[in-house]
Amino acid sequence: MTAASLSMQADAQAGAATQVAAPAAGSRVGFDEVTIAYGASTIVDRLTLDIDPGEILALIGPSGSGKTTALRALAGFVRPVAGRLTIGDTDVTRLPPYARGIGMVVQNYALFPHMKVEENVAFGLDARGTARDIVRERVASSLRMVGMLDFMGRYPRQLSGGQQQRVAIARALAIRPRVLLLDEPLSALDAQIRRTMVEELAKLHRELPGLTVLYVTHDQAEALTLADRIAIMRGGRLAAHAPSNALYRRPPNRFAAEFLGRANLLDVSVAGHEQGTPFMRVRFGAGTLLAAAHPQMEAGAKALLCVRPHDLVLRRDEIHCNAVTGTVQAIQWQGDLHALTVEVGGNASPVRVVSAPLREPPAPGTTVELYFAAEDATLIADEAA
Ligand SMILES: Nc1ncnc2c1ncn2[C@@H]1O[C@H](COP(=O)(O)OP(=O)(O)OP(=O)(O)O)[C@@H](O)[C@H]1O
Repeated sequence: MTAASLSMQADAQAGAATQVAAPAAGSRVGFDEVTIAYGASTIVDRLTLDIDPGEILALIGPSGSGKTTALRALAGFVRPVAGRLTIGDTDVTRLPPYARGIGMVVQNYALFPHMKVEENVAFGLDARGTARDIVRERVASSLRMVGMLDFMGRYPRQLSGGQQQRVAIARALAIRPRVLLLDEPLSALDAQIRRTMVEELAKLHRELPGLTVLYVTHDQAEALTLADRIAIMRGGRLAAHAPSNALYRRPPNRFAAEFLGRANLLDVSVAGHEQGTPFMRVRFGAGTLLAAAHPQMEAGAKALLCVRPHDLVLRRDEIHCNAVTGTVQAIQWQGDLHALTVEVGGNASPVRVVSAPLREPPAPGTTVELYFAAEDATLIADEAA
């Protein structure tokens, strides 16, 4: 982090405590047709997105898709060229960072190296001239919340990465923000500490249920574990957004299906509704399959049938129902699972299967049937068609 952005963040922390123009009650966040440009390049293009009070919304998307830029606009470090940002009932688009009631944690800790842990956490409150006993109480309660109370007297250099990030979270919380912005807060940590921190963040949010959180991450597991809803950005636009489970189970488009989790996509055409069921019959190769019905699809439509690798069940006998036949290309044992790639006639790419460890794994070249339940298959409009 540069000195300039460190000091801007410090301003936000300090000023949020100063509450120059405190946002009205409520922690709903609104992006309303927000457009952000650097010079001639549009980086965020008419982003419209609400985050409910107390909700954790994860913003994911490929590198350069505009996630951090959107978050920085909400923090007040980037001014949109068009559109409106709101927190509660307040239009914050033109408010300075320190007046927005926001706490922020970024990837690389950004603690003040010359200050002890307690001074770092007290920073925003001190800048406001908060009474000493209140500062002491807030510093202690924030550090307790992240399990760092015993480290008050240390300097950041005397802490591990995970500990520093816990202190950064405590510092963001000490000012009692309405909204917490987390920009890849765990990405500098190793995998095991990350997993622990994800659990700790989930627990923290249970203790602070009114806090609205915007969480920018590259890590899908983090997003799926923590977020109530996930928004996917692509090229500065919103490609999809929905409750996490729904977005994973029923991706609305190919990009969402392939970006969030792994997806097998089969080229199919819709035969029609299966009477008296919530399913549709589709044609694939010479046979037919069943998938969850898509409300906007009609008979004859070209579509992609999306089924997740772990929803495919490997069979060696012919089962004649909702299965595709293929030839095992490769199989890998990964300890707690077997991963297979299976060549399925008529499909452009091989199908991936993830299975609990198999007692008798099929050798490459074996013919297998891949069964799936109709409710685990989602139809997606084929944009190329
Ligand atoms: N200060 C700046 N001046 C000019 N262009 C910028 C500036 N900051 C970001 N960009 C450009 O804006 C685009 C979006 O950047 P942003 O950091 O928002 O993406 P991101 O989705 O957060 O990516 P990543 O996942 O890699 O962090 C990128 O092409 C980036 O180069």
